[in-house]
Amino acid sequence: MTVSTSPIETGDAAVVFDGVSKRFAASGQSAAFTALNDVSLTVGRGSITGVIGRSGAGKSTLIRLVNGLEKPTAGKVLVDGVDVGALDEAALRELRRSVGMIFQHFNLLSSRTVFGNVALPLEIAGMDRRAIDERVRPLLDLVGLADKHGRYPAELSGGQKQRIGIARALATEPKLLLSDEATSALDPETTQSVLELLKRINAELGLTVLLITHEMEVVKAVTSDVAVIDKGEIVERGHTFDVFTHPKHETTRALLSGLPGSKLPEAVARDIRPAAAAGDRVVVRLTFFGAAAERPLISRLIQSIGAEVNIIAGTIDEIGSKPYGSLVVAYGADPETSGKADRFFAENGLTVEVLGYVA
Ligand SMILES: Nc1ncnc2c1ncn2[C@@H]1O[C@H](COP(=O)(O)OP(=O)(O)OP(=O)(O)O)[C@@H](O)[C@H]1O
Repeated sequence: MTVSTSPIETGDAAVVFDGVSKRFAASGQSAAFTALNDVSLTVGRGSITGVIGRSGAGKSTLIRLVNGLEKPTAGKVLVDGVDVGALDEAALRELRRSVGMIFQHFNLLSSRTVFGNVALPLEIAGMDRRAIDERVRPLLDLVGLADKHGRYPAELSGGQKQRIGIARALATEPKLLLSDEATSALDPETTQSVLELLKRINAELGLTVLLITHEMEVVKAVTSDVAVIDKGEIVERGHTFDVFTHPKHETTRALLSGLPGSKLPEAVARDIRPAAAAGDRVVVRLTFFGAAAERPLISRLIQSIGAEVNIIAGTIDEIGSKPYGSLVVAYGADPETSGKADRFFAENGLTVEVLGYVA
């Protein structure tokens, strides 16, 4: 590879964003715009790392820096220690063979068969027919489309098209796979099956996956690590389980509140208020995991506070394959009852968030 500097040792990191900013210059009617501002982030080797943010937050710009489709205006992006911004065109072409990418709208060639689409990057790389055949067939097996090898994209479902996209991205045996909203055009069921495939590929091939999405469901289902991006800045990052169970930034909380099971029933959401009046009940969300999830919490809470507890909403779920539960309950907001409840929560290691008060 033609590089202007020697690779830098980045240890367990497959990708490092080091103080990266990206400013688009003014052109025509549009003013200059800072899409990314001083982003520092590492993507662990072998991890599935998610970057989540709202539309316009800078996700696509961030991922395009990794395969050199954009160049940073400040800072560096290192892939396996190589400074992508310093590569010339020939070196970039080589880098892109070791970095696969999948897209929201699949980007398949309609004039080529399933086999032809997956074979394309190998043909471009100058591989001979027999070697291409030997590489492509097991990939079609891996993504469950061996029987469709002679079909054209128009004859396939969205989920099948994305499976071809994945097989094509894997054809050059990359170490890193970039996923740009790869499930955003798919229905929820198909999304889950494509995400399962990504998880299997990550586990079986040891491939690092960096995915960008605006859906917390996607982050929850597959990632081990997550970063939250807002207006071009990383506002929170960590292991997915920790970020989901102890969100710190308001953007993270807002994104999490869209998850099914996180919403309050409408009647409660309508009547809830931020301050308590005499005789009110306090509404709290309890989050529990590990040993706490196995205990009969509510009956013990009722015993401890010696008062009624209403269950308002509840969900048991998995984040990155770890079970956790979330329960919204209400009980007397008077100091004595609340004090006993707070002691009970502390003794049992429960995370508590006060949502408000109801009559
Ligand atoms: N080539 C460009 N020139 C000028 N501005 C750009 C360019 N590309 C992106 N931007 C701006 O940078 C901001 C971030 O865009 P980006 O596409 O990275 O966001 P995103 O989080 O991926 O959003 P979406 O999910 O809607 O694609 C947007 O305000 C966009 O208008």
